[in-house]
Amino acid sequence: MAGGLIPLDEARERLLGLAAPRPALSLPLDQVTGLTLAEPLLSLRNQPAADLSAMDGYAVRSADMPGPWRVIGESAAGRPFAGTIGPGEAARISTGAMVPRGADCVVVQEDVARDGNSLLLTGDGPATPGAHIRRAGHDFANDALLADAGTAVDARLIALAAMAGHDALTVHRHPRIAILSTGDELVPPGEPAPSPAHIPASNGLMLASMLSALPCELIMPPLLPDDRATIAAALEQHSHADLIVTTGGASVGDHDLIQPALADCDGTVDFWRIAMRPGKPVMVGRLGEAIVLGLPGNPVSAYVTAMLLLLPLVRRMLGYQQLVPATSQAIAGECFPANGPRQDFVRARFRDGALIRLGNQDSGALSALVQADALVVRPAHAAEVGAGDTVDYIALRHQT
Ligand SMILES: Nc1nc2c(c(=O)[nH]1)N[C@H]1C(S)=C(S)[C@@H](COP(=O)(O)OP(=O)(O)OC[C@H]3O[C@@H](n4cnc5c(N)ncnc54)[C@H](O)[C@@H]3O)O[C@H]1N2
Ligand code: MOO
Repeated sequence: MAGGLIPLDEARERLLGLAAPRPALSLPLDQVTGLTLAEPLLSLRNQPAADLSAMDGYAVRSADMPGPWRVIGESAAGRPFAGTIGPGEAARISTGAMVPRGADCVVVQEDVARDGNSLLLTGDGPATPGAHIRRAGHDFANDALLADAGTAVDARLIALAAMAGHDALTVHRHPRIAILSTGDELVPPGEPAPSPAHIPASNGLMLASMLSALPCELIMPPLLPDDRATIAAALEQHSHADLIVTTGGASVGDHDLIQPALADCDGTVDFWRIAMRPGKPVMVGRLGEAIVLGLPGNPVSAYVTAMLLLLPLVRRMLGYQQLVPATSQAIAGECFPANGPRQDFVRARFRDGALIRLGNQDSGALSALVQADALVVRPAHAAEVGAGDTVDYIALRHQT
């Protein structure tokens, strides 16, 4: 520990240890994107259920090659031909239509000439049985394991589930997350500030935007004043959520009221203060069914701690495997000085492919945060890194 501060890795382990994937429930296919399967996905049918044509053309017997043929009917997608193809006979067939009894291959229409019901081979045509036919069950068989429990549901899996006969999936449900923004100085964005002591409340919208990439149910009550009883009542009101995220009031000032308010409603503090910069005053506690994650009010601190703690926690509640943002390596474009006892997340940008610090590292400076391409990760007590050496970083935007 650094002066009572917990290293970030340890803090994150403790935080993630409080959470588990949310309970399973069955949801319709149009509501499951981004959730994870709570049980294996098995098919309820063969796909395809019969031999189907892969091309538009004519269903024939390969033994009759190279024709000619007499066209005796049509098999369209969804409207099969009822008869049987005998020697010298063909049926018009479309892509996705059932191959009629008797036929064992399809000649594409570009390879034949049709005159009335007479059909002549003009191209190469298929010589082999099975040509241009998708066999029954060639994609998957009935009762086949299509995806393991824990798989994240994306558009491909939704399509597969639908094709396999499902209209719903059993998934870990959406986490319910309440975001409470506290501070007497806050006014809703866009509203006139009553005095220069007031500022627009940006953290709530920022956190909601960060969470929008994940399927969760957000509850965003109105801004809360620095009033202990009001904050306690709001905490209590949301104690049935999976997670209560607060911003502001996490530090040590007289008006930093998250911890006292949490105590007032019989919540507990698991740990407080992490050896990181920005983001030191993070608090983690419990209240009823909810985990309480107290983030700092400073906007950059709130952003960095949300990226490194809030998003991994929500991913865990969703049942994801990959929780923590990926770290990459890049060349330092300038010297990064030796670091102190707090792991440092330095706002940096790429210049000529190498990372340089942004001038303004203040944890309230949103303009520098927006200019940043990356957070350079400087471990606690790291030695100086010279220009040309390698640094670890977390990407904040895709390079365009
Ligand atoms: N004596 C000490 N003072 C401070 C310490 C400390 O250890 N000892 N820690 C500093 C650090 S580090 C941080 S980070 C801040 C965090 O403070 P709080 O979480 O208590 O946040 P507030 O004091 O309420 O606000 C800080 C700052 O952020 C602005 N803010 C608050 N909420 C929002 C919001 N929703 N949207 C935009 N901006 C917001 C607020 O106006 C303040 O300017 O404490 C240091 N102090
Ligand atoms: O956590 Mo604070 O972000 O160092 O200003």
